[in-house]
Amino acid sequence: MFGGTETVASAIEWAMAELMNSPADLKKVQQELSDVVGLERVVHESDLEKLTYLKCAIKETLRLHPPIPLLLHETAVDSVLGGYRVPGKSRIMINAWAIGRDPSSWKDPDVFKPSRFLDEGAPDFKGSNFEFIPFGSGRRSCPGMQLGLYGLELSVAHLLHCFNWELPNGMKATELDMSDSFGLTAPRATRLVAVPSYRLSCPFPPEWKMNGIEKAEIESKAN
Ligand code: HEM
Repeated sequence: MFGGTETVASAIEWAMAELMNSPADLKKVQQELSDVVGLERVVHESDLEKLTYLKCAIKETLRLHPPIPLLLHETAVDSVLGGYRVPGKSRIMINAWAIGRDPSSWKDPDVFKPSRFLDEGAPDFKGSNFEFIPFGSGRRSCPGMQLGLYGLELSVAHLLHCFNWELPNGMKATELDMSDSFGLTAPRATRLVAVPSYRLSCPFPPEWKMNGIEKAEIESKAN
């Protein structure tokens, strides 16, 4: 469960933080949500395939912040890698974080730029583009990729479709701390705190009551 929940939670928080740190991209994602879904209903699963820019923003988040930054593997047979002999049964670590920011593969590697994934031939994370491996590659790659992506895309879509977000106490986007903390997973070093305001013209779905908070309570907090 750790692999399936912590990875998605970390990626949701990073996606929100990167978008709040890049207001022009945030605006594009929200405009796309307004155009594709409208403001009279919530996002449905079937909308996701039409949310191209949202998907680009998610990919860009996973490039900069792969939730599992180091992939731990073992070589099956003796191999030669970059001129070095690596004996079979060696433990190896693949640095997916550094690979996603390698300047020989990525232009402006440290810049959050979702539009790079609109380019024809842009790498995808299915495992055959070795410059972009947030889900690993090969036989031991992530079996939960589709479920993880679904949870990630739908959560971020709902958060940005239902609400506008502001940083607290007049904080500017440029003041956001964007450092990662490294471990088995790579969540943000400091928690993202943001203030929502309701954005839809339909009422908040009553079935979405969270932790006993009633619809009216959510709406009054949003106003
Ligand atoms: C955004 C979400 C996720 C990301 C980025 C992610 C990423 C990864 C990565 C990088 C690996 C290691 C691959 C390798 O060593 O080459 C992995 C393995 C794994 N993931 Fe995920 N994962 C995500 C969500 C999930 C979910 C939702 C589940 C299950 C419900 C899941 C189940 C697993 C399992 C069981 C493995 C071990 C596979 C093996 O060792 O053969 N993951 N994941």
